[in-house]
Amino acid sequence: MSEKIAVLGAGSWGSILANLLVENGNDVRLWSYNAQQVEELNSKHTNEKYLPNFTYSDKLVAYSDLKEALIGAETVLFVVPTQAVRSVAKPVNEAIEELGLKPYLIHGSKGIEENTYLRLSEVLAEEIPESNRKAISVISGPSHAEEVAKKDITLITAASEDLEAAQHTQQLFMNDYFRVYTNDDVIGVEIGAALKNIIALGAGALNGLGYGDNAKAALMTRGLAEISRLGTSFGANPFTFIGLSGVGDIIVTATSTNSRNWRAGNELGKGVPLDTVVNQMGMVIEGLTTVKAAYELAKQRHVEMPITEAIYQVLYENKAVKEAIRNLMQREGRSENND
Ligand SMILES: NC(=O)C1=CN([C@@H]2O[C@H](COP(=O)(O)OP(=O)(O)OC[C@H]3O[C@@H](n4cnc5c(N)ncnc54)[C@H](OP(=O)(O)O)[C@@H]3O)[C@@H](O)[C@H]2O)C=CC1
Ligand SMILES: O=C(CO)COP(=O)(O)O
Repeated sequence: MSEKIAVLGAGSWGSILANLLVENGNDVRLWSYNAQQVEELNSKHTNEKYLPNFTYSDKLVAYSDLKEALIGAETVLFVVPTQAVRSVAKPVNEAIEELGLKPYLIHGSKGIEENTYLRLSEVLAEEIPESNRKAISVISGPSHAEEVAKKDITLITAASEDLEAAQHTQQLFMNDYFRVYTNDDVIGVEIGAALKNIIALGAGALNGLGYGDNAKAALMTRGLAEISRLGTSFGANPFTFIGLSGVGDIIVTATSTNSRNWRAGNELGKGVPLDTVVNQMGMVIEGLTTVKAAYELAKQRHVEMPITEAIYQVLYENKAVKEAIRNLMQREGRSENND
């Protein structure tokens, strides 16, 4: 299978996925709004800030002009940070209309839009009408760019309400080290993908505070329980949360030093102020915004999410972390069967 693909967003994830798609035999145009980064990718085949010490295929061409990047695209893959998806989708819609295209849309971002609390497939559907596109699919799962760059074994999910679109995505990405499953539960996959970043922040913080493995396992397990409560309130399939986009992604993000969310939590746990952590990271820490949306959604939908609430209060309401942990531990005793 060989296609013309536009990849939008040249951070660590967008750039390595673009490289993988080139290696799979596709004709890939990678777009970034940063002209300097485009110049570096095209002249040196590197992307030092986002994926240090990696050399990209010389067949991968980067563009800073969005319309040029979209010429001939049969598939458009969005991999910009969550809060940028809508602002990128608007000009994409105009360009694909002008160019007379009707591409498949895929996104690989993990978050909930601030203020609207929409999932990203919903944001794309709002900005790009069905008349201008084929079905939308979502890729998600335990997959750090740094390990994909090393061709380490990686398994992800391609979710779409349209099986043919999910299978199309599966075929585009599959290779010897990258295996893709289809899934029809877009809601569950997107909610799992977005909310695991909150748990990764919490797991990093526990590490920074000096807590041990029991505490981290407890956070991941009970975190997954509340993610699935919120997800099923929207109609997600509960089994999705024990799949790649649920428990799989929680394991990788909440235990790995590759995770920006985990690293941010770890620094916060050691007492580094939030703005310093964000500035030093220089890359997107999705959990910091998703926790606001999840906190509001939990309130709106009357879903109990005590861990999300505690992390929100520590980050944005100056609650002392030790007090937040004490409150969680002193909650009334529950049955694990009533989740
Ligand atoms: N990294 C990973 O391993 C994985 C990441 N993801 C998800 O993929 C998404 C992207 O992450 P990742 O690539 O890691 O992020 P990075 O922070 O590495 O890169 C983000 C890229 O998007 C650019 N960008 C920022 N704002 C805008 C905007 N408004 N319009 C256009 N481009 C913009 C950034 O440019 P600049 O910095 O110059 O502003 C940068 O090039 C996230 O949702 C993340 O959760 C999913 C799976 C794995
Ligand atoms: O989603 C990811 C891995 O599956 C990447 O996580 P971070 O954004 O925390 O680095």
